[in-house]
Amino acid sequence: MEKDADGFYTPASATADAEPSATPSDSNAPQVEDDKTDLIKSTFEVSVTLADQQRDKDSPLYSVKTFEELGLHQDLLKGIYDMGFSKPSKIQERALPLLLSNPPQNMIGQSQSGTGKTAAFVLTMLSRVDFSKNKPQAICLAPSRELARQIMSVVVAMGKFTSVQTEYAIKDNLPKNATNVTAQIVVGTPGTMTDLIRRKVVDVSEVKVFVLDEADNMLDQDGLGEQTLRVKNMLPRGTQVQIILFSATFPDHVRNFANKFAPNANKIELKRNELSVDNIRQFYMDCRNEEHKYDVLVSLYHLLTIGQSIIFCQHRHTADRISQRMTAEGHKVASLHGAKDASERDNIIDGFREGRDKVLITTNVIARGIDILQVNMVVNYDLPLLNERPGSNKDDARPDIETYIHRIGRTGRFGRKGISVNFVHDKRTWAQMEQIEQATGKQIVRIETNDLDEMETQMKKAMK
Ligand SMILES: Nc1ncnc2c1ncn2[C@@H]1O[C@H](COP(=O)(O)OP(=O)(O)OP(=O)(O)O)[C@@H](O)[C@H]1O
Repeated sequence: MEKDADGFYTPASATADAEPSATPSDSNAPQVEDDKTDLIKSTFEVSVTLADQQRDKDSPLYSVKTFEELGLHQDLLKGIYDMGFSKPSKIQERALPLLLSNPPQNMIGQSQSGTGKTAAFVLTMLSRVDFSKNKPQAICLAPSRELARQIMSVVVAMGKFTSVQTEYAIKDNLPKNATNVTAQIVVGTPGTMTDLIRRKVVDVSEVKVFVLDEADNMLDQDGLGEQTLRVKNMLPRGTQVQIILFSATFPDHVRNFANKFAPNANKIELKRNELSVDNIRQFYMDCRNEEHKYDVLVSLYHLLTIGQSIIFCQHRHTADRISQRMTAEGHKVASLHGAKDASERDNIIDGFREGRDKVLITTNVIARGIDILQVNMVVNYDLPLLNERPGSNKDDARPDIETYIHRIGRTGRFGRKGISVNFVHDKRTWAQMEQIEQATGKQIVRIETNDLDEMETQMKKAMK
């Protein structure tokens, strides 16, 4: 395996091995002019620039190749073009030949947030399953029901011209007495998936593809690692299951486990200073204390609603408290966290996705993967912190760099502009923000809290 000029690892033989499954054709290609910078005039005050996402050679979205060259099945090509994709992004261009080659090989793939990882693994699942067999053949796990539902929407959209059948493995979705899932692709969260496999509702004997989205989170022993391993241990042994791990981040402590979990995998890796995209401008605001954070947030309300925005808090009770207070003061905001019940969570995220709500106050539950193109602002009301160990000194709390990268990645999707704003209010949060700045290698610029006009000007400039 060799590292190429860009620092990516690619086995020399892998691309050559790719076996086309359909005759290439361009008859379905959409009438999109790729070379033009595409300015989508938004109905909001600020226009969202769709800088031709794939033009800049250094951009993670750049690609010279076409989907045809990947030798995908006609029905899948149709699905891709129907979604408005004209060319593969860089991660898709690099990962797809490896993912689709035969015999199937494992993959550990890393690429910045919003660069199209989902399409890469969804296409792999769709091209490997046999639609004439009514049994699960590909399973995909994600850390939240919101993300599982979003992945499923991509499976359904991309598989629109196939006869694929799908099923969820998320809480409260299947009736208690459900038996025997016949869908070929099952997407869910690890707890429910384990339960359904154990109860033989999901028969995994024919599974050939196992995908972990947000894989570093799914494998982290402090998080979902144990449950994810349980699912893997129930998959058929002896036969080859292709294991696919994708994330924007793979911290060192998870990388070793990932290598064991997906042995002999092809790897696409990012360098430390490439972890986040440059189209997200990062700011911070000096607040005097906790109460002042609330006042500053309220003063930002107008800006928050120019497009859509997500406010991240460390705890559920903070999300509840500030959303109740803002609502009582006449502002329209929604709040979402893991303590709400399943149907309420679905309604809230759907309302936000459809633009009925413009401001979503939440916790880390949707820090990862959620793809809502209109989100042009993320506020870290509380900076993300690593889990505090019992008895540890609060002042020593370290920032959670990975969660930070994922949180700000909810904006700036696929080359769009976005801004993130961190609230700092004391020495400790200051120090934490400095650590984030150092770790990501990206500048975080100060914005005045007491000069609203200047603040608005700066922010609008960043969004243009
Ligand atoms: N080839 C393509 N052409 C145009 N748009 C694309 C293409 N591939 C993906 N997209 C769009 O880019 C957006 C981001 O893709 P996706 O959600 O897969 O990102 P991601 O890399 O999984 O991000 P995250 O790390 O945050 O999970 C989506 O809206 C998707 O529809």
